Amino acid sequence: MAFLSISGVSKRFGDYIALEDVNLQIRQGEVVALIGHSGSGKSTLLSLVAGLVQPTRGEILLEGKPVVGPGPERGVVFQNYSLLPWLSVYQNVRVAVDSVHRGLTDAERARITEKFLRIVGLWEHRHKRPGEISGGMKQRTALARALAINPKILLLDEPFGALDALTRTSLQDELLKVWDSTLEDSFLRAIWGNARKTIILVTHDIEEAIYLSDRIAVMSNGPAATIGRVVEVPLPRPRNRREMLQNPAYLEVKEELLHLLTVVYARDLELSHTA
Ligand SMILES: Nc1ncnc2c1ncn2[C@@H]1O[C@H](COP(=O)(O)OP(=O)(O)OP(=O)(O)O)[C@@H](O)[C@H]1O
Repeated sequence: MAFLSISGVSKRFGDYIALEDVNLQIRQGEVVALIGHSGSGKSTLLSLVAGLVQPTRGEILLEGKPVVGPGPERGVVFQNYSLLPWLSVYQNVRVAVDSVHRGLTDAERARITEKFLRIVGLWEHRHKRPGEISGGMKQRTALARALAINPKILLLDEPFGALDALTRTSLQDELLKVWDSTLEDSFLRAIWGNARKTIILVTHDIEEAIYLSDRIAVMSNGPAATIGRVVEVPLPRPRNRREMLQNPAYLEVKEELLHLLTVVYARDLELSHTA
């Protein structure tokens, strides 16, 4: 049985068919990237798995159970960050930690909150409110919150999109560490165990998709978009960015993805100008 099973899923908004017959089976511990042109339904698919919207047809099962709404076993980072504006950065993470880790002591919950705020580099800014921080910092707060609740599956919609290149690469590496449960923190290892997380991530960055993922699902263009092709990433883990860039397998996967995006699922941008 797949850990996450998306079967025959379609989504309509009024008369507009955003997604049509999407099928994808994901194993526990797998990292899957969704790529595709703007409007191809990537965020919609992630929202369906998050339980924020319901499919018009088809079924989504997580560990065999239908997804009918949001739940703490799914950590989400969406593009609007959904931070509570009246709470500090610290409190935004802490409130989520408190609501999920009820069996832990106050000190343990404080420790988890601090751990993840440090991972995303926001410990120094923990007293600020969302209105007082940049878009990239909001994104990092949302990521800290999603990681700190120890979800079984992480659903990340362009989680590094608003970040500068250096922060972006360092957070990609932190995400891989959390995914691999190679946290050097023995306290977290003791309470969370060693199970690898399952991650679905939307990105527009092909290098990021290859670096992070086991498989990359390429969406066709809408209306009635679907997963057009799933590309395997045959690179060993743990991955090293510099080595990856010189690995012929990386170049092959990159060529295939570029071909899919620019030829097979090309956008007819010129046509709209000449019509
Ligand atoms: N709530 C909604 N009501 C009506 N249409 C919607 C709604 N949400 C999404 N859509 C439409 O569904 C299609 C897919 O949108 P979606 O945001 O999932 O695409 P995307 O691939 O994530 O795009 P981008 O890369 O630009 O973020 C678009 O045509 C969009 O206008």
